[in-house]
Amino acid sequence: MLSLAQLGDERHKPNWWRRPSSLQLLLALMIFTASLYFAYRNIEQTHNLAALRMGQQIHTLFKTSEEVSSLSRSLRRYVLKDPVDKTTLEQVQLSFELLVSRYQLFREGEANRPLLQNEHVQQAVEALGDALDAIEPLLAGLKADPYDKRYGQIQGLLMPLQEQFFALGKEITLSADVRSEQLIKQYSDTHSIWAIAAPVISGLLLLILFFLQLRRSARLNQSLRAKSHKLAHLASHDALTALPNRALLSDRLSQASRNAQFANKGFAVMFVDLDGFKPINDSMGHAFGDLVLVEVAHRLTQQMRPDDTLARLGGDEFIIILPNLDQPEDAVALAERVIGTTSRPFKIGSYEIHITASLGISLSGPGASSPELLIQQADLAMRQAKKQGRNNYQWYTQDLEQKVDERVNLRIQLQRAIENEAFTLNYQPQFDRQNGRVVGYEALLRWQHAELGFISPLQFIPVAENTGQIVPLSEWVLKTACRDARLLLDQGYKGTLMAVNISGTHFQRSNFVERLRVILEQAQLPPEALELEITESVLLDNPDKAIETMQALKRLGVSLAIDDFGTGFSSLSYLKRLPIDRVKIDRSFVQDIISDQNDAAIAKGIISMAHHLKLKVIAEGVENEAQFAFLKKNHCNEFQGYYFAKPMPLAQLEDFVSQRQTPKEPVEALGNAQKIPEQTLLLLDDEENVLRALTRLLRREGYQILTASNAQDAFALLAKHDVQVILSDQRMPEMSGTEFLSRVKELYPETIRIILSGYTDLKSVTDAVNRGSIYKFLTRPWDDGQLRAIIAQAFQHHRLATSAVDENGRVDEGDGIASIG
Ligand SMILES: Nc1nc2c(ncn2[C@@H]2O[C@@H]3COP(=O)(O)O[C@H]4[C@@H](O)[C@H](n5cnc6c(=O)[nH]c(N)nc65)O[C@@H]4COP(=O)(O)O[C@H]3[C@H]2O)c(=O)[nH]1
Repeated sequence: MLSLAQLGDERHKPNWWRRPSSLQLLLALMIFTASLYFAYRNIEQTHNLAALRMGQQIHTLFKTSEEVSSLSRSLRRYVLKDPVDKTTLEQVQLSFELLVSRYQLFREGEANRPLLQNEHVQQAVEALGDALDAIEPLLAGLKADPYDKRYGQIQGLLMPLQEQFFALGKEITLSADVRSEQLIKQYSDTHSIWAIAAPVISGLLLLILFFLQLRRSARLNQSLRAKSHKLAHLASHDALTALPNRALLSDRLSQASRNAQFANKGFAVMFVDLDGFKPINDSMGHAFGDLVLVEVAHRLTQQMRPDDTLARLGGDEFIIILPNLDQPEDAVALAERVIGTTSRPFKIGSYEIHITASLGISLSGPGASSPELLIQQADLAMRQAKKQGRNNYQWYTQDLEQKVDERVNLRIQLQRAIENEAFTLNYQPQFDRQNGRVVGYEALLRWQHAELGFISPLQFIPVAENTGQIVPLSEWVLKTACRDARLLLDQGYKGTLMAVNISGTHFQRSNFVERLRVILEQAQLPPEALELEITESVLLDNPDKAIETMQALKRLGVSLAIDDFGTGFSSLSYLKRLPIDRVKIDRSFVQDIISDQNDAAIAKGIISMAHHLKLKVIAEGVENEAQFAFLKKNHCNEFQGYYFAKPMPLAQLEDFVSQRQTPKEPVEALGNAQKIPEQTLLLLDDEENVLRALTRLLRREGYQILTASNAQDAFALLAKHDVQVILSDQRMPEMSGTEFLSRVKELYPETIRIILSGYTDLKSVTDAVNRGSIYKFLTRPWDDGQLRAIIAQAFQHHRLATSAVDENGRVDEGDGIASIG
């Protein structure tokens, strides 16, 4: 792909040799015309020179003939003693000398050399030489007497010479004429060819040049247009997904706002943020993350209506504008489609990944709505959607705005409180399963604001984490908790751990371990007395670095616990690499542990996995005996919760620990001290008189009989007691008997479950039987004897089944036969 910079370079690169300008074209034309002109002049001058040379030669020949004739005339005048034209012998001698000079010119002169190439001329010149040699002595003795025979001899020599040279002159003149005619003809032919060819060729050349020029400018224009189009696209679109970017989005928003005002219709802005994208990007690499984003963009585009705009803000954030909205429900429909399409698995290469989306929606008001404000509001709503558990959408409300204001205010108050050290610490004891002793205390921050009253850490810790205020705050907690732990040690409470919550931001500080070492030293607290509770979130950004820090902490000697276990991404592969000592089951799983089979399964899974990794498990938020009993039954090692003790100030903790060092209630009494009869029967019916009647009927059978008038109580009894047989009414207000027994089957699969119903809902009965949830189905009114027998049979069945589990390692689920009493 072409970058903006590259495009700029391309545009400004001087590429003149490939793209001639008009000036170059003109220059080429001038050079071409000039060369044509010079060629023409050259031919003409050569022709002139040749003509000149030819003229000179003809002149020499005629001149020689003339000089021979002149000698002959002066000889005649001398011998005839011409009275008009008196001629002396000296004058004759002079004419003779002239002729001699001419002869020498023939012989030695450069100009005559071409003439001598003519054979006839050569012969004539030789004859001249011979004649001159013969004449010279004759001339010396010549008398002015026409009868001097020397006169006759000289004239006899001269006459043929004169004719010979004259004839030669004529011959050369003739041949020169022919030659010059030929030359003129040749020249004029060439000239006329050139006269036509030159303009034609130059015209053609010009045309070609012009055509090339045109083609190049057309190409240049085309490529410039394409590049400027590309530039405009790049400036307004996201390079990765090709969706409109922030700049174009702002344009479209303004347009939507104008249209809305004009058409008197509303429009919505939707802020889409992917859930769980960051870990994918971090663990699989950015190139992989980019592929996911491209696929998300593609899927979202498919959900858009023709007028909608989908833009990418950056990262995993997208904005959707829904113009001309008839009703807010239209936005809801799209939001649901976006959530639906995003939650489908993404197949990228050989990987299948799962992500979801959280959406915030804001609606334009009746008047003009500022586009930026709408985005901010949608963003706020999106954050709310994240808080609500992700994978959902939220509308922007005034309420949310108020919450934001409150957060800003909280941040200011928090800063003042940090500066004034306006916090205190409460400590919540933790108990051991075996002996009920206090094994540790969790330090919990308390902020009693002078005007705002008590502010929960659940409110201010997230704000402090966002603003970075958590670091000084967390250091204060560490210092105070270490100081108080030292005090407790000094008072003789040994073998207990001070557990301090450490936020991810603080933990990830590069000097965290060093600072902790200093704090421990200052407090003179042995590192073994301190435990740091960290959450799985510290592993998210850089797991290797986090593990390195944990190892450094272990080398320092402090203990490590994973807090809120099960709520994060709980990567088992990491868990086994972590140098930790304890796993804390989150309160959210404990809350419904006795009745929610999923929570129960998670808690049991955590305990079993931790034990395999030789880690201790502590359950937090234990609020009642049933939860405690359930967890205890499932081998949880330690407990913390209101059921045992609430968080308390240090002074109160000292009293509490001193009393609890010899534990009695609740741990001991609930645990080992309780004698559980072998056969326990649980009766569940919302009618008290039925419960009483059944109790009366069965009390002599030797069973421990537990009764509950609602499902919740029944679950609590099941958690606390070892129940083998359950007899439940079918028709109850909050939950049907078959539903209740189905849940019991998941929680306590080894129990034998019987329904006693006043009516027959065949479908629910057959379903329950088929799922293996019930052992027998009895109808009312019952037959006393038969009921007793069936209960006895159920206990016997349980015994057989549990012994089968012991031997074969699995549970016998009952025969599934429904018997109507
Ligand atoms: N409903 C119920 N609640 C119980 C029960 N037993 C204990 N709790 C509460 O559960 C929270 C346990 O702490 P957490 O899970 O670490 O959760 C803590 C922890 O994440 C954070 N936090 C508290 N103090 C600090 C601190 O010093 N530093 C950091 N970073 N976080 C802290 O604030 C959260 C809430 O603290 P708290 O309000 O003190 O709430 C405490 C405690 O008072 C119970 O049986 N039922």
